[in-house]
Amino acid sequence: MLSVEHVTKKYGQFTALEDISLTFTPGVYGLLAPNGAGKTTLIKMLTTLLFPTRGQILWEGEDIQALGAEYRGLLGYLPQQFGYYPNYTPRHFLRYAAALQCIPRREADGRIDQLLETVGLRDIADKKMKKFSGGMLQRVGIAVAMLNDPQLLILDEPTAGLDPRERVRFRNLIHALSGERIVILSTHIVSDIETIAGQIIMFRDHRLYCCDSPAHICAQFQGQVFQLPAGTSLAPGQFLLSEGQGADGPVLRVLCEMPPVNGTPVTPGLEDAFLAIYREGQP
Ligand SMILES: Nc1ncnc2c1ncn2[C@@H]1O[C@H](COP(=O)(O)OP(=O)(O)OP(=O)(O)O)[C@@H](O)[C@H]1O
Repeated sequence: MLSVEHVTKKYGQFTALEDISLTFTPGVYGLLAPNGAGKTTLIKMLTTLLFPTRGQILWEGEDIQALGAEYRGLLGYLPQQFGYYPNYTPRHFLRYAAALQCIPRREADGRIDQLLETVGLRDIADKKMKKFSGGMLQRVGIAVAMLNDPQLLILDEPTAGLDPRERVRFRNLIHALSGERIVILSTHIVSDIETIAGQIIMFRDHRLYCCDSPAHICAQFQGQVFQLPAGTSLAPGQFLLSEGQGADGPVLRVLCEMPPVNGTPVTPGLEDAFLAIYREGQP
């Protein structure tokens, strides 16, 4: 179990995160918040790249800084910018990463074969990475993060720059890898975690806003989301969530407490909830 206890992180006078407490048990957690909300800051603290200004982070009750290499040995981490050598092949690069982690060659080779299969790179395992797409590289990165069969897998904005097909493939992969481990992934793209994260963590105003299931987060807006014909003028108290295409033409999705005239109630999705939670003017 990983526990974040009353953690505050300041950069000089600026408070990036304030009094965050969270408990992680095996399962997939999505850190979902707009740019600059503090996702990377939390991830860097969870991976011991940054220290909390106040509070502590515990693995099985022990401070992760005190555990040091022992903690990092059970951690797999894919940073936002994954560094690789374009002239290496995935297999070569994984061997190199395994050597850095002091994994014996024979053990590493078996694990690498298995991982290349899991991430769908077996057929191109011996091709140089310089011509790989963003999705292929991301899969190499995930394989590197999985080399030590981590109990805790942390992925920082892993779907940035992927096309829709690669995103779906990525979601399936995370689902397959989750098993008995804790997986934490950050994103500001709702659809990337809507279907795979059991718990969604949101920050607002530098504090923890919620850590809850997608269904519960959406349920708080039940009865408050309506579809209106495009072009409808919004009344005070009605907040435009999004514009889109309905079955009979363009429509508006609107958040409001009182059902609007001409409004059709719709089931709120996570994107509606995200837009409602982060609407301008919210404290
Ligand atoms: N080294 C730093 N010095 C000063 N301020 C920083 C530093 N790193 C981050 N910040 C600020 O802290 C806040 C949180 O940044 P962070 O990178 O954690 O957000 P994020 O949610 O990961 O954003 P993004 O989605 O854009 O990566 C931002 O306002 C950012 O400008």
